[in-house]
This record gives sequence, structure tokens and C-alpha cells, in this order.
Amino acid sequence: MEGMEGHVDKFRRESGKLWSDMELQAMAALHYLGRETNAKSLAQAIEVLCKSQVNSFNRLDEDVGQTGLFLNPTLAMVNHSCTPNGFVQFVGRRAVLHAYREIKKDEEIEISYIDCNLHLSYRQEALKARYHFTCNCPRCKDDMDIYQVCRGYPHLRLNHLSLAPDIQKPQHPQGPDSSIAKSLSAIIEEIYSWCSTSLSGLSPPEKQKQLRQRWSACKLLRDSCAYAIEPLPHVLAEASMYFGEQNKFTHSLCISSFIATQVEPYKTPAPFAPQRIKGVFIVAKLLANTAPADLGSADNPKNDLLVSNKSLVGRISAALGKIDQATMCQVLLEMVVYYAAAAHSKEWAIFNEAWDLLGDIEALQGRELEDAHVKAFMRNPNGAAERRFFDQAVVGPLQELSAFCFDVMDSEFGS
Ligand SMILES: C[S@@+](CC[C@H](N)C(=O)[O-])C[C@H]1O[C@@H](n2cnc3c(N)ncnc32)[C@H](O)[C@@H]1O
Repeated sequence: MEGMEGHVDKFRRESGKLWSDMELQAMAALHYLGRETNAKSLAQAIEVLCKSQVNSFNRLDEDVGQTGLFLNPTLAMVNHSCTPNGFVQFVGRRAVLHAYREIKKDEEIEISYIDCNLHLSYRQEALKARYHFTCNCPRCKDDMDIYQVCRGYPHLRLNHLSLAPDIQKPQHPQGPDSSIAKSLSAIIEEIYSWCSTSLSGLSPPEKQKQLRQRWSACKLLRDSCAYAIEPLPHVLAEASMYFGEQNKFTHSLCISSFIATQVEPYKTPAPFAPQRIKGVFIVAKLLANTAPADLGSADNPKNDLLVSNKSLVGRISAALGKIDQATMCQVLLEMVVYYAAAAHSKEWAIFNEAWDLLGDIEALQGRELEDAHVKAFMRNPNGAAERRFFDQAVVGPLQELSAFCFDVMDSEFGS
């Protein structure tokens, strides 16, 4: 740990209660180790604690949340950027450094130490508190957030499997309309803190009340088509979970389709990024949950879908009726399986679930032709016929479903 950055003086000067906690922790550690506590040993122990704050990774466990800190001298050398070209993923006890894109010889490898979809001031605050530096990456320096997340990242060409075939170079190199950008910055500051609190633990009526307020607060983001800017993505994700808990899977499906096509590709451009793959998997699972066998028939609807063609549920139902859900679900699961190893590994729970679900779909009788189309597409996703198949079987239906997203939100959370 000798050569690692510790920022001990900055922690002492700037960290307030955290510093007193660290002093206490250092004394406890010395006592536990049976070492004498004196000024020198205490200073050494505090230095170790500071170094582990600055250089370690929070190791997360999907089931129990954070399980510990991971410290590795090589990985500790990687600097931060809010437009990183790599990320670290834990696979059991191993940490794996993945690249988001091709990294040239001598180009610096950079990861994001924080959730880089936070708004500029929140990112700076988080970096200052733990790492004691002000980020000066191009995105922070020019306050490029709104420009970048609205229009996608120009430096990445996404392939056809990305679900975001329309991401391209921004048409306005000078940046977004500055008046919109200014008013957006002001409201994001105001609403982010109360919008980012999790709703889990609240009763359904309380959740609905909260989501009403949050959805209404996101109006400017929504009207400006700034769909990838927090807290809008967060509110949509909470709403999708809310509907899922009420067994309104079709509503969740419309919102999740919107997130997978209009939000995530702009937040995280690499198509194999773990959060992108999770989003695609959620859509696939919801498609399986809303498959025709579960919908009943027009004469005997099992749920509230088939009401009237003019009602929202009727329109969603009509749209779903035109979709070959099994084929669409199969392609999305193939994408999850295809990208899971790059996003994480074959040990990933999502990979295994997708693999099992894919087996179930492939075992369905009478789908030989559709199955052959899916396999052909996965072999050659950029072939002309295969692209047409993908557009028809996946992109078109996803866009159609996501077009209901705001109506679904307004129907439950509108004023
Ligand atoms: C995990 S260490 C990274 C390796 C460190 N640069 C070194 O040489 O030991 C984290 C520290 O590196 C510095 N750092 C990382 N990314 C930075 C950036 N984008 N701009 C300025 N300093 C950065 C900060 O001092 C931070 O506390």
C-alpha cells in the first residue's frame, strides 16, 4: 500500500464526522490486533484507512447489498472519468476490468468511481467526499451533461444489436439549446434529492402518491425529450416496479420498453453494459408474463386488458395482439445471453435465468420457422434480411409498446 494515494490531510481537514469515525476505527483495529496505541501507530492505522477509502472498490452482492471493500494495487491505479472507457465488475471474489470500447495503445484506461449518470454537481460532491478531487473530464468541464445524454455519445458507433440504431453524431455541435439547458439544470438540482429516495417499504397508495409528485416534477425533462436525465429514468423504473407489484405487467412492459430504447442507450452507450442487459432482460421477462395464454380471450378476459379498443388497456392489448411475443422474447434473450459474458460472466444470475427461459421458448412446438429466423439473425445480425427481421420482430414492436409509456404514466400518476 506504500505508493497508494491516501489524502490523509484532506480527510483530516474536510471530512468532519467521517474523520472522527476513522480515528475510532483505527483505535479499534489496533486494539483488535493487540498492538500498542500511540501517536505513531494511530497515524499509520489512519493512513491505511484513508488509502482503503480512496483506492478500494465497494464490492456489491445482488442479494445482500454491499458486502465489503476490494483493494487491488493494480486496479487502484486506474483514474476516474465521467465518460469512462472501462468498468470493473465483480465475479465471485474476482474483479474484472472490462473495456466499454476499443482502447488504443498508450490511451489511458479510465473507469467511473461513482454513478456517472448523476447530475454534475452530485458527481462532483461524491468525488470530493471520498476521493478529494474535482473532475475535469470533458463532460464536467463544459457541463456537457444535457448535450450528451440527450443526444447520445458521438464517439461510440453502436452495432445493430444495440436496440438504439438511431444514435448518431449530434446535429448541433455547439451544444443543446442553452435556455432549455439552463432551466433543466435548475430543476434537476431541485428535484433530484427527493426523487432519488427509494420507494421500497411504502404501501401501494403511498407509492402512488409519491409517484404522482415525482412524475409531475419531471414534466420539463419529459417535455424537452431529456429522457435519460435523472431523476426521470429513476421515476420510470420505480413506476415499472409499481405496476409489476400490482400484476399490471402490460403497463410495466410499456414503461420498460421505453427505458430499454429511449433511456438506457443514452445513459450507457455500450450495448453490453450490465444495466443495458438487465433492462433488455426485464422486457423479455415481461413479454413472457404477458404472453397470450395469460391474457385470456376477448370473451373471457383474464385481466383488465381486453376492455375496449379505445381505452388505453384496449389499445395496448391490440398492439400486443399484433406482436409475435415468443419470437420477440427469444431474440431479446439471445441478446442477453450474447452480451452477458462481456457485461459480467457466465456466472451472472441474469445469464442463467435468460439461458433457462430461452430453453423453454426453444422447446415450444410449431415455431420452427421463427426459431430459424432468430438463429439466422444471431449468426449474422448485420445481414440485410436479418436486419429487416430484427426491425420487424423487435425494434418496431418495442417502439410501438414504448409509445404507450407516457399514457400509462399519466393514467396512474397524472394530475
Ligand atoms: C484510486 S486512485 C487512482 C490512482 C492515483 N492517480 C495514483 O496515482 O495513485 C484515486 C485518486 O487518483 C486521483 N484521481 C483519479 N482520477 C482523477 C481525475 N480524473 N482527476 C484528478 N485526479 C484523479 C485522485 O487523487 C483520487 O483520489
